[in-house]
Amino acid sequence: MSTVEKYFELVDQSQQQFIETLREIVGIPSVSSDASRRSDVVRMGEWLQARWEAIGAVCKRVDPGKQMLQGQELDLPPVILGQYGNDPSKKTVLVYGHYDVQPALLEDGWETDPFTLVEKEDKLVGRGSTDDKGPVLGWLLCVETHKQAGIELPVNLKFCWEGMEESGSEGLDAVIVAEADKWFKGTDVVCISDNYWLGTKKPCLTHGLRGVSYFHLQVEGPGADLHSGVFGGTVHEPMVDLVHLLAKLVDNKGRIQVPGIYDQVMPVTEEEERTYEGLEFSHSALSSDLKRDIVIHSDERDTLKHRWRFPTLSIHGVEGAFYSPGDKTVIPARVRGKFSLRTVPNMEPEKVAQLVTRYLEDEFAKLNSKNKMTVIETHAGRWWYSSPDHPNFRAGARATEKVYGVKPDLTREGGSIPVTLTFEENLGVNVLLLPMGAADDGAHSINEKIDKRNFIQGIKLLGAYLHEVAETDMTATA
Ligand SMILES: C[C@H](N)C(=O)N[C@@H](Cc1c[nH]cn1)C(=O)O
Ligand SMILES: [Zn+2]
Ligand SMILES: [Zn+2]
Repeated sequence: MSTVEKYFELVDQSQQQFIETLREIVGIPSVSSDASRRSDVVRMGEWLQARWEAIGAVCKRVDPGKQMLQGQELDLPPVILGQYGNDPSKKTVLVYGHYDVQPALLEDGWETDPFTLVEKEDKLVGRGSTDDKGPVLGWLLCVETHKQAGIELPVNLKFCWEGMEESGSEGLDAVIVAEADKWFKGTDVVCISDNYWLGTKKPCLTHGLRGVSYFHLQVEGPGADLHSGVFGGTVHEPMVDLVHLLAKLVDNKGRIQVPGIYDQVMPVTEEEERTYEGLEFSHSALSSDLKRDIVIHSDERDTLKHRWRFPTLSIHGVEGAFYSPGDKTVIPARVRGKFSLRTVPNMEPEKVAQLVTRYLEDEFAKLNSKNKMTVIETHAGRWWYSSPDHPNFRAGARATEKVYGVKPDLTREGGSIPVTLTFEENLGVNVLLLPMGAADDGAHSINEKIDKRNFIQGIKLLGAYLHEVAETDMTATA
């Protein structure tokens, strides 16, 4: 039996124990966007540091500074840097993941408490199970299993766990820039497991991400909320102005209405056109995941292009507006609409912010409203695109074949992991995205889950990848 096969066997034998550990960390509600949960985010980072130190990793906790959140000044959660193994004859792989999660409330529609992992048939349901606690834990369990079984890890592993990814990775870029020639020195390749398969059956390797530019559009009117029976029709209502402006941003076919936005988008080449062939992706599977056929495009390629390589604009919510059950006849005094654009090659965040702000100011001026409007860009992360023709991707492909018995699809991702480009630029090495979860996992949604199969096979995949990297000449071109 080969070393990797022995590792696979041990992973299979440890399944229930691995699930229990995932249960423990899903139970830590590390929601980075909620000030009241900040101590839980920190606790989650400390949990990771303690567990890695227990197996001999050398860790360094970096506290990247402060932030203002919900009117409070808070310490940013720690970035946990670490190193396991320091053998100059081995390659060094840097892995990154995030230990914070999106908010989740039972009343959002969860069938069970979001922070209690529930085993439902073949699924592990709980906030963070797929994004990104499952994969982050996967790296730890991979190394723990090697250690327990006396299998030598074939590479040196460096890691970087952050607690602010779901809130724009505030503070992390500066840490990476500062540590590029220190803690991260000697890194040969980077691997990130924080995205999803295109479908539910076939694994993939990912070589592109969209960027994200997030905005708050604030409209302020009276000093306090008003009675609509007394003031309706006699004052400029902030919510009316806001709804009008939000409706001007995007049409119901998904076309962004901000002038100039599409001018920066790289045209589709013939070569790129061919990359959409033969992927595990169908509208019928997508509609079944969505529980309703609400897909805009009739061609599957168009859907993928609008997910991967065209910009999109989504409206997320309105702060300050009445949203509780019942019928409150109020005119809210100050409202904040929240929307974001997903950006693609060759869009520049500064230009996007400029175009969006100017357009909203022009549209607001047309309303002749006496309210005050402000556009605030709250965070911006850049897109990333890399050629998959690199030995790091070949190592990922061979590992996938070993675990799943199929060649992975090559995909891009509609979501954003802005730090990917920061690693690539500052460390000057190739970055591979190696997802663990499947398309129907419901990341950011209610009832987020990871299939037991993806979790367990995913832990094997991460280990198999490290073994493949060890045997791959990272300088060899195709
Ligand atoms: C793809 C990754 N797992 C993810 O969910 N990223 C977030 C990043 C983000 C940016 N602003 C807020 N969160 C995403 O794509 O929404
Ligand atoms: Zn994530
Ligand atoms: Zn996420």
